[in-house]
Amino acid sequence: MTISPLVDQTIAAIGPLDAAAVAAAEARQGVLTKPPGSLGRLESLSIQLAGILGQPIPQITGKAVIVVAGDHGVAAEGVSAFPAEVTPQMVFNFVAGGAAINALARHAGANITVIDAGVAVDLDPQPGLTIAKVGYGAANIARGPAMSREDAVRCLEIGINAANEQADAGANLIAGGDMGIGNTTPSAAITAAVTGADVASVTGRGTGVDDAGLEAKIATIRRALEVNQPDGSDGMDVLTKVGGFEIGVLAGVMLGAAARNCAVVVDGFISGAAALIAWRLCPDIAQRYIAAHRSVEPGHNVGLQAMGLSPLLDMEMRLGEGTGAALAMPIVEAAAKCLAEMATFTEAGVSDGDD
Ligand SMILES: O=C(O)c1ccc[n+]([C@@H]2O[C@H](COP(=O)([O-])O)[C@@H](O)[C@H]2O)c1
Ligand SMILES: Cc1cc2nc[nH]c2cc1C
Repeated sequence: MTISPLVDQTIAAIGPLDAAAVAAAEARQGVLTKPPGSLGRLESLSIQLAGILGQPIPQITGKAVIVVAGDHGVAAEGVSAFPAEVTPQMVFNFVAGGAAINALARHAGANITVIDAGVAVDLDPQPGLTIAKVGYGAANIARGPAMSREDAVRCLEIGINAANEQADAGANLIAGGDMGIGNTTPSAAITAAVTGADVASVTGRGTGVDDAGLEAKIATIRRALEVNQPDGSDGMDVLTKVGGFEIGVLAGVMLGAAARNCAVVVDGFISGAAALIAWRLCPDIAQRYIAAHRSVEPGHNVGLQAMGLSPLLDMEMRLGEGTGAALAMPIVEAAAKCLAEMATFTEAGVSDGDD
């Protein structure tokens, strides 16, 4: 399959985890001063990190959250509890530092960048905001494809370049975050298309639609799948037909980060949908995903399970922006620090177990 030279090279650079680093980390976990396995998921996380970073004792050198915004023509079908003008308004909130992701990224010590991938209005250029508009909102997926194939390629390339910039600046723990009124609708369509799950089982209330709104949203998503007939085994086809600009850029961020041997922290439902697209383009990428949390959106867990991922946290969150990912970053870092900083039984003079 050929997408574009940059996308093809990026996908080709994503291979299986570093087996020697995994084996070394596993062996070290076995001799640290604790009953074997007692640090639970911190242990498996540290071993996964070793494999991803290619380091027997992995070290997090920098954390980054790339927040990507885009609008959705399907919002005109009344699928959201909020109006589309919230998308640009929140972009300015991100740049000003006042959104939840700003607070949580500061807490995690993560660098934030904000990208306009497809907000429906022109945004004033300003420091801290990258304008990389692929279009003025994705087209209404209930009536036809979200975007052209060229747009989908452009989305992936923007994301890959953004991840490369963060990796160049020293980050090796990278998350995407999303902002886009209406984007739980394409995310549900993507999740249904890729996993084969029924639309009703992957559709939630998003920002908070009522019962009637939820029924109408399910009908809209069914229509989008009927009209577009996406091939769920083909990530490009899914992105083009029922995706969105920020979702495509997020898929690119994940591919770009994985290709640089960075760990990819997957946020909520929209990031999960982007992760499914990247996974269809490159099945090996799933080993480099760390699922941060389980969103309230029911489709999130369906997508994570399809990729064999189990989320670290369940905080009953459904915000997006990368908030769940930022919240999980200190836990991921803690896993690496336990492996690096704990003494072994021999070093500490602590008696070993029987075997
Ligand atoms: O990340 C999640 O799990 C999540 C779940 C529900 C809603 N959101 C956010 O809410 C917006 C989409 O909701 P909606 O109802 O407009 O489709 C969008 O900006 C997302 O970032 C995010
Ligand atoms: C206020 C607001 C903030 C958000 N952040 C991500 N999605 C959002 C949706 C709304 C409505």
